[in-house]
Amino acid sequence: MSVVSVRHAAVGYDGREILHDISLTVSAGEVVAILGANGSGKSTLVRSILGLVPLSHGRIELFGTAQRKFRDWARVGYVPQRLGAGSGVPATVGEVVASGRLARRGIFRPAGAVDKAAVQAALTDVGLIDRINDPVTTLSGGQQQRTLIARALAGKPDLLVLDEPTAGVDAASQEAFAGALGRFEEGGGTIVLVAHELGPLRPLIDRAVVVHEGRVAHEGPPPEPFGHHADPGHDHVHPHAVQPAPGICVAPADRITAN
Ligand SMILES: Nc1ncnc2c1ncn2[C@@H]1O[C@H](COP(=O)(O)OP(=O)(O)OP(=O)(O)O)[C@@H](O)[C@H]1O
Repeated sequence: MSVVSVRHAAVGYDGREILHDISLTVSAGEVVAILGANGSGKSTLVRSILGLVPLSHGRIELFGTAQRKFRDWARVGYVPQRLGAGSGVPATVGEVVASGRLARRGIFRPAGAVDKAAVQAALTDVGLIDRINDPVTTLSGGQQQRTLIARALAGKPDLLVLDEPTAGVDAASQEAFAGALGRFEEGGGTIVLVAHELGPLRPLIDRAVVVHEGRVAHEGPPPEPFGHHADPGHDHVHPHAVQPAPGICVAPADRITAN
């Protein structure tokens, strides 16, 4: 059964179409990376999968159910690019992660032993259990990202959707991130991941989907590092490293910035 099915989807903002005729299927247990240049429509695609932006054409199914009828959102975990700016009293790391349990337990039932255990397991998984009582604002950017993945994992989702989760994140946090995602995958989880650089996440990726100017320009194995990108000291992969299929132009803007 497909976990995500996007069929001939079009999405626009203010009447301007951004995604054109996108079709994409993600099967249970797959890890799919969505790659592409800035502004190509990657985030819009994941937001549409999450139901955060409406389609102007086409349809999306989640776990075999039409998205408009889908109610089981606890099965979907979302990791945004950044923790939003805090307001007033900063939440602790434990509180942020506990918020990932709300869809499971409902807001009117106090957290129970199962919820607390899930929070502790998720924080242990990302290597932050010793920071559970610290204000989240005292963590580094990479540790805050790990807190966000712990929040998503605490909800025990079947599908994780991540929007550039490791952009600008330190190497140790990227490794911790990759470890947690690998264990999630081993447990049967499905992952859709927007990325600009794959870095340590690369070995996890089953399939890369390159979005270019709002269309799927290429689909296949994740791009191999090549040229000086393959040097031992160069540990990340750019989306422009994808070998374009004949006649398909992949992320020309990225090629310009390549060095
Ligand atoms: N809320 C919005 N309202 C209007 N236009 C938007 C909105 N969000 C995105 N866009 C536009 O849609 C296009 C695609 O943006 P999107 O964020 O999906 O690209 P992206 O590939 O994720 O880029 P990046 O790698 O920079 O995050 C861009 O031209 C952007 O300006």
